[in-house]
Amino acid sequence: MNEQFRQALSVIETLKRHGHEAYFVGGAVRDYLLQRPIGDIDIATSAHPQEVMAIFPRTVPVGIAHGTVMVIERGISYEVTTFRKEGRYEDYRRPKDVTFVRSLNEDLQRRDFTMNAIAMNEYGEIIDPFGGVEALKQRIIETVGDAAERFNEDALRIMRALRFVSQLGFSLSSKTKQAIIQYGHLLQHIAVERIAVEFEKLLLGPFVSKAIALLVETNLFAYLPELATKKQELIKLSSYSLVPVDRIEAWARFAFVVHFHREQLKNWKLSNHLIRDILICLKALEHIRSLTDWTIDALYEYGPYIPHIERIRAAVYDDKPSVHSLLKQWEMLPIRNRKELAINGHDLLVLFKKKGGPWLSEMIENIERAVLHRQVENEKEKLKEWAMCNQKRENNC
Ligand SMILES: Nc1ccn([C@@H]2O[C@H](COP(=O)(O)OP(=O)(O)OP(=O)(O)O)[C@@H](O)[C@H]2O)c(=O)n1
Ligand SMILES: [Mg+2]
Repeated sequence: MNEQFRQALSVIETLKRHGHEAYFVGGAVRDYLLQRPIGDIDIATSAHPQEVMAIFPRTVPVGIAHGTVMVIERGISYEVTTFRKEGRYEDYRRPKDVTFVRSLNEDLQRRDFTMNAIAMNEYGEIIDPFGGVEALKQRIIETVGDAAERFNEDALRIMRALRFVSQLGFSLSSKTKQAIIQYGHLLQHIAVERIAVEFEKLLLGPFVSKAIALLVETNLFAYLPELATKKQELIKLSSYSLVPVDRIEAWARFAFVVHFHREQLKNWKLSNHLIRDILICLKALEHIRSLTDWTIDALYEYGPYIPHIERIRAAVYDDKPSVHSLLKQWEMLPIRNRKELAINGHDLLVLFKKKGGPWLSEMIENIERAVLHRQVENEKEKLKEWAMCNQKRENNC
């Protein structure tokens, strides 16, 4: 057992002391067995939510209806979920109500994939009734029991299967793949926001090319927002080998290859902030195709985005990225942004004894360009002099 689990042991031990069963479950156990870094630790217990809340001093009822209580111990939060089987499913989304059960087995049985249906007790012993460990060994993603049932319970699991392909490089079992082909259309009932969360993880996985190829092979793309007509573009995307380093790069590369603009990104319900970042990269990629297109103006305009843009450019045009040298060139520019100008709007208002207006922003822009292209030094007195000359439109000053 590793340190993270050891820290979480007190939660399990406390539950047991109160006469309940409790186990580590879900992604943390899977990733631990794969020797990957583990994320949040989930705990499954026979205790009902009210009982969990009565036992621990610090809890947050994050999803009582689904049996989930967050327990905070020594500053770390754990999701503690009561053993349950899912209740009635409506519209292929997660159930509105759940039935609590008292056995671990029944709880594991309602989970999506065998590799996610493994439990671990406080001694580090593995409870694996559905062959999850073997699936991990074989690197296979396989639903627990009937695939059709699992996907009808929550169609988001279809997207989860593909994001696990991207994160782990595993293959789909043929049974699971067939069910994905057959039930892919159920994705239409799932909230775009939930799909986007999984899709982003897919875009960021080391095996993203494999996952995108599967998205095409299983025809799933046809049920994703704005992608129904983008088969060829997705095939192209699956041919690039580069793995994006962050979400901006992941989405920007995707958007560039499938020709998404603001409207399509909005329909994926991405945050305005993320959309802004993506659009900056897309704007740059429209005209920066080779290394020589990185002019001084381009370096200045896109500065903080240089790594994203350059890596995408290199991937798309089959070139070597020059991130390091471009960043160096950017750092060597006389200024990196307008705030670094040695003169500001107020200085100019005083200098020209005029009221503000369009002339002012035009003047600042001219000064900015002149400094950037080293026509004048970024020094207050010199800039004042230059501004006076510029205003008189004398070319020889
Ligand atoms: N639609 C879903 C979502 C989750 N689960 C179950 O709930 C666990 C925890 O879910 P979640 O944290 O969303 O996914 P993880 O598998 O833990 O993946 P990650 O490491 O990315 O959190 C999963 O392992 C799986 O057993 C499920 O059966 N069906
Ligand atoms: Mg998890």
